[in-house]
Amino acid sequence: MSETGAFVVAGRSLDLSTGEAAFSYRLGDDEFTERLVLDPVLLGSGPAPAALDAALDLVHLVMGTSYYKLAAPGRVVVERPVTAAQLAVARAAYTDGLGEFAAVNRLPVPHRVEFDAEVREPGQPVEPGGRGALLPVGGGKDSALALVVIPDGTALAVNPTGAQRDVARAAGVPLVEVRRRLDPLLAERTAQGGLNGHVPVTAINSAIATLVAVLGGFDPVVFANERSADEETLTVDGASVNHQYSKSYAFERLFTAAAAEVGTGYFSLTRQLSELATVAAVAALPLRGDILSCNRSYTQKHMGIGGQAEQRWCLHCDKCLFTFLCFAVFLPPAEAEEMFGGNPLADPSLADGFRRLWATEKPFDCVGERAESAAAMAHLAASRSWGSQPVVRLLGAEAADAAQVTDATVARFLPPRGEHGIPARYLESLRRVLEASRSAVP
Ligand SMILES: CC(=O)N[C@H]1[C@@H](OP(=O)(O)OP(=O)(O)OC[C@H]2O[C@@H](n3ccc(=O)[nH]c3=O)[C@H](O)[C@@H]2O)O[C@H](CO)[C@@H](O)[C@@H]1O[C@H](C)C(=O)N[C@@H](C)C(=O)N[C@@H](CCC(=O)O)C(=O)O
Ligand SMILES: Nc1ncnc2c1ncn2[C@@H]1O[C@H](COP(=O)(O)OP(=O)(O)OP(=O)(O)O)[C@@H](O)[C@H]1O
Repeated sequence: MSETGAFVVAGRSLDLSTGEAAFSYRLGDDEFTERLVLDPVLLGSGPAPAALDAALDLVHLVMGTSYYKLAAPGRVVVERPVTAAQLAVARAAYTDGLGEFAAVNRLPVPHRVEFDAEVREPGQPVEPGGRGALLPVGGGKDSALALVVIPDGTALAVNPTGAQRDVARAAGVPLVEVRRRLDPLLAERTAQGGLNGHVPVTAINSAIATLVAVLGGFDPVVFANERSADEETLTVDGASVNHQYSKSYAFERLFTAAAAEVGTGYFSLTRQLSELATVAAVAALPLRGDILSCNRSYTQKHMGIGGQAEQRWCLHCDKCLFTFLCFAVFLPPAEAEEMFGGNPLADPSLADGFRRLWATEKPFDCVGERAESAAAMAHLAASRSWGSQPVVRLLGAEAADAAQVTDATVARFLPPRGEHGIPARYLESLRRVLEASRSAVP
């Protein structure tokens, strides 16, 4: 394997006495090492070495996207042998997972990457752990719903903030924490002109979750990635670019195969739900006051060292506007305003931001399907409680006219539909929670 001009996935280590894992990469003359600091509660058990190796390999492969993107050389050399399932995950993470990055940097889309890697057979099947479900939480509405549906699970926060701790505490679910330490050289090289852009962070969180599952004996790993994560953000020369690719069902299927080799199940509990269906359920829960979906409040700049900054809805970013719009469908203005600490539908200067939610080029953020955003706005325009709000008056008619909206109610977005990998018993628990919240549906 020639390393010239390639990104190299090099060495890695895990110290089970300190809980520190290190993952190294080479790009040109630079060497980068990203570190994980694992919760002490995960240390002390003796996981099957083959499963631990496979989980570390998965983390190592997908975490490399952050460093690869500095130059995006189109070739990746992997020093350790990998299984075909791991290689498929890595290919997806570096190609479609870096689709937004490629589009933003005006690189050819789709981004093509050649892998030099020795493919090995998977190890012997590994017995799943017996400590129940591991529920990665982002602090927002989707994973909050998962905590309610699976209350005997254990939550996982990667780079925990107050929002994730609050939501786990409010749900009464124990929380395991993992810290990621990006190599400081990454920021230095970015500042010096290295390429920058979005990385498939759900792929990274998924790999970290399988490592935690192996160490802690958890099974399955349950994400909360919604159906709208399958909708492309925009199309470039006929190719789809999806900000949320690593939350998509296509990626989930690839990752499920790799997680099985590690001895853990992996699926998304909310795969069949629209954002409106999730919000319909969460709006009816006391937990709604503890969630925070605003991505701006999760940046390292915002949180600072120690991650102690106060987090709140910024009420200006795409995700805040989208989330407020969905909750407005199920809450009267006073309750929505109390939950969010403000009302962006009262501010006409935000009309363009709302309109972008159903535009051909959606924002690069975690927002729902175009059709559900347009339907939600049209629904508000027809409602007595929200119809007179300035933004609703400006946009109601055009939302109803938007090509995708044939029915101005939100009802058609509420039933679960589409492919999924949810085992029957979890599907049944989800159905019960959704039914219990039905009274909140307008
Ligand atoms: C919090 C956030 O949304 N950050 C995005 C933002 O980055 P920003 O520079 O404003 O702040 P930081 O996140 O603190 O990043 C600082 C620099 O570090 C680089 N970096 C960060 C994390 C990482 O894993 N690798 C990295 O190389 C980053 O590029 C900065 O230079 O803009 C970035 C560029 O578009 C985004 O990539 C940042 O997104 C984070 C990786 C992130 O965690 N975002 C999630 C909140 C997010 O987007 N979730 C999606 C899931 C989509 C997916 O799975 O791909 C969602 O909500 O749907
Ligand atoms: N920092 C994190 N640590 C662990 N898991 C995470 C983290 N961020 C996101 N996740 C997982 O990835 C999924 C997708 O992230 P996303 O931000 O869309 O969801 P969320 O925070 O649950 O809801 P919202 O869309 O309202 O922000 C989450 O549902 C959760 O399972």
